[in-house]
Amino acid sequence: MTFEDITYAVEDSAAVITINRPERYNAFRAKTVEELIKAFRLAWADKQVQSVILTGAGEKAFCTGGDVKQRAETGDYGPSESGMFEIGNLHKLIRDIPKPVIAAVNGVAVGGGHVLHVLCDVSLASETARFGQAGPKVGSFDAGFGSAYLARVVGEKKAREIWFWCRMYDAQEALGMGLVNKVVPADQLLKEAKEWAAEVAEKSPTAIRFLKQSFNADTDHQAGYSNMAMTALDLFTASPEGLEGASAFAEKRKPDFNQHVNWH
Ligand SMILES: CC(C)(COP(=O)(O)OP(=O)(O)OC[C@H]1O[C@@H](n2cnc3c(N)ncnc32)[C@H](O)[C@@H]1OP(=O)(O)O)[C@@H](O)C(=O)NCCC(=O)NCCSC(=O)CCC(=O)c1ccccc1C(=O)O
Repeated sequence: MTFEDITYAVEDSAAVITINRPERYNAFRAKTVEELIKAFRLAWADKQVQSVILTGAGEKAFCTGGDVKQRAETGDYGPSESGMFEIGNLHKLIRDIPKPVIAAVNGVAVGGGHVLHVLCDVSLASETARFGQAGPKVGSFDAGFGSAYLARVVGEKKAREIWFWCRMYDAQEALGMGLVNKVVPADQLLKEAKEWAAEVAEKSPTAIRFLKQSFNADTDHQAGYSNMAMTALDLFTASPEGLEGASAFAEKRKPDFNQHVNWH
């Protein structure tokens, strides 16, 4: 299978999936998400693969979420084979694949890109990684797993701080709040991720499959919120308030949301 926005490689027991749009700080468009779904399904089906490593190309970014420039240009996330923008299905797939998913966070993880690492089973971070949500700054939000599951990971107070204030946190702060499992020097990150992959490959795949499904069962109801959240996001991103956020980012200016709010 050939990909344009990602790369896929199987190395020993691990599938390494790399988001490969460094010129856009690895932001995803509809095609990127479609390719990620195909790659995760390949990894699921491959008996050699015992775990998946998700990372970003280059040293700057892991993933910066939805491609805000694309959204400013066309009002959507661009074309895909299916004609759909399937970010909700990608979230479910990262949870449902019965193999550990290891995020190797090599740079900025923000917005929908932050959500991706939060949904991975474990997150390893380079010392240069930065973390945050940016939706309320750029006319977007993830009111599904992006908010509810984040609160399970870092607690309600911190999750609300992260989403409402849209601050960025460094790798040590992320470690302190339980957002990542380990911080390593940037040039050691992939090696570290492969060591975690090799170590988990020695364990019983069936035990891990049951355990992952068991951990998930407690929060699977959040998939319902996720469905609603994606419908809401479709409406919001096409609204004057949502478009103001994307335009302001593309034009490198401060957004002025208040002129567009018409509810009390
Ligand atoms: C990532 C930054 C903090 C990096 O800042 P800095 O180091 O100062 O570099 P910059 O000069 O700003 O950026 C370098 C270069 O990359 C381009 N770029 C960065 N991010 C994006 C992006 N997301 N889309 C397109 N292009 C991007 C940037 O324009 C620069 O290009 P130049 O040509 O050199 O000018 C900072 O860049 C930043 O804050 N980026 C925006 C991040 C962002 O807002 N992401 C989307 C947030 S949406 C959200 O928070 C929740 C929504 C969500 O989770 C979701 C759920 C379901 C579907 C979709 C989404 C979704 O993410 O929208």
